[in-house]
Amino acid sequence: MNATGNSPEAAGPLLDVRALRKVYTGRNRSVEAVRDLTFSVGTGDLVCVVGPSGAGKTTLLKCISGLLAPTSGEVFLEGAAVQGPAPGMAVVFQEYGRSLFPWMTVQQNVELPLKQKKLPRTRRQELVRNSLEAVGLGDVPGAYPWQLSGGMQQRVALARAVAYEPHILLMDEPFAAVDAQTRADLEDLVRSLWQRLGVTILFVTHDIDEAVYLGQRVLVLSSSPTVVLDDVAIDLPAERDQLSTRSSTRFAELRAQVFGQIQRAKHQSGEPGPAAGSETDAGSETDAGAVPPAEPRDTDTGPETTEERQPTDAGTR
Ligand SMILES: Nc1ncnc2c1ncn2[C@@H]1O[C@H](COP(=O)(O)OP(=O)(O)OP(=O)(O)O)[C@@H](O)[C@H]1O
Repeated sequence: MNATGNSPEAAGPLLDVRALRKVYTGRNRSVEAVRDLTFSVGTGDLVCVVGPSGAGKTTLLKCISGLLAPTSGEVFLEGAAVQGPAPGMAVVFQEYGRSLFPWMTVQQNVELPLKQKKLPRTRRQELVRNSLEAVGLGDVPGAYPWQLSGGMQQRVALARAVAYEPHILLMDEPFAAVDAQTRADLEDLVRSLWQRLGVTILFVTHDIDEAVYLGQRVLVLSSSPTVVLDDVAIDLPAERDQLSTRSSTRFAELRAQVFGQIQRAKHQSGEPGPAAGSETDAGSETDAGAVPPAEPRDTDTGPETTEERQPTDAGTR
């Protein structure tokens, strides 16, 4: 059985996004957030997605994770169409403060999705222990989230995702709300978890340096309505560190390449002419590539819709 639980495992990419389009429709207007996205992610890959603010990165992740239905196009996980929150996916969001339950201890927070997965108690305890140790929090299982720093809380969110043993880990600007030093530590943690556990990761960020430092590939998105402008192979050595990797000539070249694409992206969207009533420029300012890392992002300025599917699976909460 595969990650979506409804068809035999197929050969091919782990994740396949085909001609994905998303138009938000409100009472008086519509916003074409994503025009046409096609790409795939192989098993064990670490792929970063970077694009200007408002490019539709969060929309893309919500469609991939099954929380939002695309207007057209499809997402396949292990060959099976995603039609709702899939058990093979876990998502780590930026807002760790809202994703952890304050009345539960660290251990209980990490264990909750495993209970919903109906794993036996001993297995749950083993997974919680191992994942907390993997993120360097083996000594605080009894603490409450509000007793921890922001960086530690995001580690708990990461531990919870890892303990769930997802086939793919989706990360939506997970470190945008922490300070620069903590962010650097968490980036290194992601790479070491990826190398040790072999989990497939799709990491969304608006920070070019972060994307180049972390990824094996960087997908560059245009402004909304969004298409893929470039798919850059990151040929940096597998062993990376914040000081020498970021000061290497190759890092600077790759960063410049992606930065150039992002600059183009500010002035270029999928096709001439937005959807009727869309606000294509509402979020077209980008801080992608800013050094030092970008400020915490604001939430979107688009009209509210209630299109999101209710998660049925704790792995995508
Ligand atoms: N629920 C919604 N209803 C209507 N429009 C929306 C909704 N959510 C997002 N949008 C619009 O869709 C476009 C893409 O938004 P999205 O949040 O996906 O971009 P983003 O790349 O993640 O932005 P940022 O980097 O600033 O977080 C924006 O124009 C936004 O205003």
